[in-house]
Amino acid sequence: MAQSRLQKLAAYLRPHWQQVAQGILALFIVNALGVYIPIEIRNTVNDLQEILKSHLGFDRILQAVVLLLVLATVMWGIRVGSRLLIFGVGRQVEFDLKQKIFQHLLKLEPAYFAKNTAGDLINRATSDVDNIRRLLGFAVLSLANTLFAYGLTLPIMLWINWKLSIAALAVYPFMLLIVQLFSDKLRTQQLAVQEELSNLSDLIQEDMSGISLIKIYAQEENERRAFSQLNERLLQANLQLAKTRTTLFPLVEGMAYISLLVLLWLGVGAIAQGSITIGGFLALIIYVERLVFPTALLGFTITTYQRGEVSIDRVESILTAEPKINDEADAISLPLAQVKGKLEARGLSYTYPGAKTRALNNISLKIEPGETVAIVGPIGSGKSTLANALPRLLNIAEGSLFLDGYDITELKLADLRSAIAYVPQESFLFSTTIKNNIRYGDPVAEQPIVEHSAKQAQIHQEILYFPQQYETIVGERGITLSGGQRQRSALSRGLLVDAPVLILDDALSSVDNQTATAILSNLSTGTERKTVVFISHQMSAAASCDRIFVMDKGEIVQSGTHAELVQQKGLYQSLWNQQKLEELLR
Ligand SMILES: Nc1ncnc2c1ncn2[C@@H]1O[C@H](COP(=O)(O)OP(=O)(O)OP(=O)(O)O)[C@@H](O)[C@H]1O
Repeated sequence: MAQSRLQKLAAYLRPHWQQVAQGILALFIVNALGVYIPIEIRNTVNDLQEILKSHLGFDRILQAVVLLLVLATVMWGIRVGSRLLIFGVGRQVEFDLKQKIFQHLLKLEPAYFAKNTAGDLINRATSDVDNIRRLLGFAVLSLANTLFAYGLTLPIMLWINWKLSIAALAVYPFMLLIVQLFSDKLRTQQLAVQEELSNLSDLIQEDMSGISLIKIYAQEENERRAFSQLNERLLQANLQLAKTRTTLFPLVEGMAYISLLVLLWLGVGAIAQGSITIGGFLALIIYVERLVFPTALLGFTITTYQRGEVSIDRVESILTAEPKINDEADAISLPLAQVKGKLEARGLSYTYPGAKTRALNNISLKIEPGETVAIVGPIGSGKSTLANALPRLLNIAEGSLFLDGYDITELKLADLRSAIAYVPQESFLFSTTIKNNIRYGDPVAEQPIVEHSAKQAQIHQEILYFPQQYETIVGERGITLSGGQRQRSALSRGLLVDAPVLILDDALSSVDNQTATAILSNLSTGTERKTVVFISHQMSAAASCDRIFVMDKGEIVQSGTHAELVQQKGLYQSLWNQQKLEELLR
């Protein structure tokens, strides 16, 4: 797993390898200069001793000071450049990952979004991607830095005085060991923080969507309490993490000072014995100091890696989620112009993942092109499930549903879905103009086409009363439409794409019976008739359809025209009588 995470990181970096290589080269130059500067200081200090003894001129010192200034400035400039390059790669990877996640989410079926909450997905696409960005920028920078710092500095230190160097650096492996000891704890604590953050995002998202419900049921206090509990858990998780980190970092720092003390203590004796010059000793102090940062950085990289590891897994779990509904390699193409609109189910069954009973049980039916059929039945009888199965929003078995004689699991998904306009129970509107909402399926549709479908859905007149008519923004950032207006806007959207098959899943429930019947009869007149599947509890509108299928407990229990069904003893008759009675009592 660890290796595969590293492979993942390498894969994220691959497209930007040139920038990574330039950054690493710059770091190499910085480190080479960092090794050369103390040598120059050593020589200068040793020269200074000679100069002081012989009272010679200070020109040599002046030259060295100017040289050191120039070198330090160049080193600073290149260091800034290397950071910009390497941190820039982190930003690029962040951009790539966000693109990939969004593209992949679009490929996944609705069932995936029922399993994974929006808050959690948003969190993965933002804070987890952010962790990976930090990990990459930081890890590349610090690994290269540590490698070059040790690779170039250590040989010189050993050359100056190997005994002193080893004694001074003896503490450094313990520094890494301590970081290692803390790393597991840091990892679980980081995971806990991320989970608490997801829970909190979920609650905010849900409460903001259901704000009216909270107010109607006067549940503000309960929601406030639930939020404060989750927030408290997040705080505790963050505090635990901070505690571990704040214990670790001073420990690392303290060990660096121990190393310096060891060097000072042993160094004085070495100078007295003459085994090292003052210049050499000074250079060693600078080198030991120089190695504190890369060593500590390596320690921090380990912890950043722990944090990033969790995030890599969380992001990868989205990217590796296999879309369950997609095109087969040899998917059949069915151009829109050729679609007649004949629908057929042959022994169609469907069980929701985790459910004990079938939502659809051995359904067989045939709907001819241009027919308007109604599907009625009690609550939970499987009507919406059937509606969702037709455009393959559910993962149904092959050989059970057919469009124009083609098994829909063998058709190209894009072709199947452009042949079927589906208006779902929940009429979702985007926060944009009413015009853009209506032409969502064909964003370049001209105004007359938009108006035509609005007229068919009987919403045109009302839109003319909106503040900016068709340009009025609706939804979260605009005006609020009534339930009936939302439904008819969603219906215009379904009608605009002019698909040969139209499925209305309780899509006119907020529209009165008369208007619903008028809309339906408008759809079933004209030369190019659509196949309409009208799922509804509105019995009088359903009665106007060519044929009616009656569903109960996932099965089709009756079918025929209204005139036939209303005569038969059975579910249809009782549903019809029940509604008539309700109308009388109203
Ligand atoms: N996502 C789901 N996961 C599990 N079970 C589900 C899911 N959606 C629906 N069901 C179950 O499948 C059965 C059929 O539901 P469906 O929504 O198709 O009924 P319906 O006839 O459209 O009901 P209504 O008239 O209330 O819209 C019900 O028992 C329902 O609880």
